[in-house]
Amino acid sequence: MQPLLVVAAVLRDGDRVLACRRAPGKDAAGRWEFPGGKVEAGETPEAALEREIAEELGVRIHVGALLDRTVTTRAQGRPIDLACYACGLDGDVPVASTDHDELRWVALEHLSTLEWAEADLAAVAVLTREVV
Ligand SMILES: Nc1nc2c([nH]c(=O)n2[C@H]2C[C@H](O)[C@@H](COP(=O)(O)OP(=O)(O)OP(=O)(O)O)O2)c(=O)[nH]1
Repeated sequence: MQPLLVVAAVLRDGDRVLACRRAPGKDAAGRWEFPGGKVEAGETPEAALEREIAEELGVRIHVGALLDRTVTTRAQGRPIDLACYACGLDGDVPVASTDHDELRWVALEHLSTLEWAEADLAAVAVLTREVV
């Protein structure tokens, strides 16, 4: 099965990163993830990520380096090809999301205590490695 192409933003504030909890009713509700979404046909990953963050969090970002890209197979549904990018805020700090019921700035050393969506675990491991 062709993987679902998903891009996500790792937004940093010093040693903290923005984690978002998927809202009730969503796929993987209650799990934490980096904000983002599916890449549409004809879009670059960077353009998709800027668009998703504007739609979801209502803020503008710039997309930097690719931190991790991992394909995760799931018991149900298509595998997820998740690419996580280091991103910077271009203005306002996000305070609410259309897809999440909580936004939390989490210190790198505490990242692994959250219940992450399975596809995000590889990126979390990359980030956590910075502090061990
Ligand atoms: N955005 C995002 N989605 C993730 C992550 N990890 C992960 O497994 N996913 C899954 C959840 C969804 O099945 C899929 C992305 O869907 P989405 O709901 O965020 O994307 P979207 O806004 O384009 O889609 P939609 O709600 O309009 O259907 O990838 C992650 O870190 N960020």
